[in-house]
Amino acid sequence: VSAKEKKRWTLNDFDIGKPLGRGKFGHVYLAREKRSNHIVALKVLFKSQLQQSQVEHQLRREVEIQSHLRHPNILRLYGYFYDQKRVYLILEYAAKGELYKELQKCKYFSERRAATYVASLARALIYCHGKHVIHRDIKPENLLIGAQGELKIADFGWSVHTFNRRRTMCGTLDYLPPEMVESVEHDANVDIWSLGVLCYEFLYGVPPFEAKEHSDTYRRIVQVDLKFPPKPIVSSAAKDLISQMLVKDSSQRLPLHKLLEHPWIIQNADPSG
Ligand SMILES: O=C(O)Cn1ncc2ncnc(NCCc3cnc(NC(=O)Nc4cccc(Cl)c4)s3)c21
Repeated sequence: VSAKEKKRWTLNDFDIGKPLGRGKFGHVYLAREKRSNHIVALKVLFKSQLQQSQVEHQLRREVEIQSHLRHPNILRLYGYFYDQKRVYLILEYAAKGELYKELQKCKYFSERRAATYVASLARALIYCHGKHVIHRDIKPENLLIGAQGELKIADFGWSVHTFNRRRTMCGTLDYLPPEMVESVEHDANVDIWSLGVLCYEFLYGVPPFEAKEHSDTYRRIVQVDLKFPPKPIVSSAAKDLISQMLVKDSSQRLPLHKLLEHPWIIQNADPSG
């Protein structure tokens, strides 16, 4: 890491702007670093809440993991600092905001938009897996959109090698692959499953195993109870790709580099991502 990034930041280094969103652990603000006029997003986390939820080690690991990741489809974490009560994450600003809000607005995406997003996520995950990092929490809430409409994976709060971690956070079960729901050893192929769930939700507007009760979602996941509704009309190439990703045996899931050669991706994804 270059010397300049070793700098000790303080809140005085920033002009704070409008709130961008609020998460479970704190708020995110638009901010400008005074010396460089560089626009960033500043996530403010309360130490008390981090201690209560015993996630400090997770946060430290996220900062450690993120400091080594550089990819156009991964939101940069430039650094962090803290004061008496709070921890501040200095993040790349994603000017077009949260993907899940865009998905809610459009209900579902066109095949071209969905394929473009899936291809850029696959490239980001190939990069992460090459660095032995599994994200483990690929879902619309963790995806942001950059100024040029490009997708950015954010919030590596769950990316580690630990297995058998129960989902203590209030996160949704929808994206969990069978091996995580059954909490057995898992590997980077968990991200292929979640990307398949995401591709389905981009095209249909709902995740594939959604059910009223957690127990029903759980059962539908472990049974891979995959159904394609008649509406909206989705190409058989898209269904073929999803069916090759949502496979119970993680070793049989379509590898990410093969995904990038799939006809549906070749025909629909915008190469610029
Ligand atoms: O999304 C919004 O609310 C609004 N928004 N809009 C634009 C925009 N541009 C950049 N960032 C935004 N939001 C922050 C995204 C994050 C990135 N990395 C994170 N990491 C994290 O929260 N880690 C973490 C927290 C608590 C405990 C633990 Cl263990 C880990 S959050 C933006």
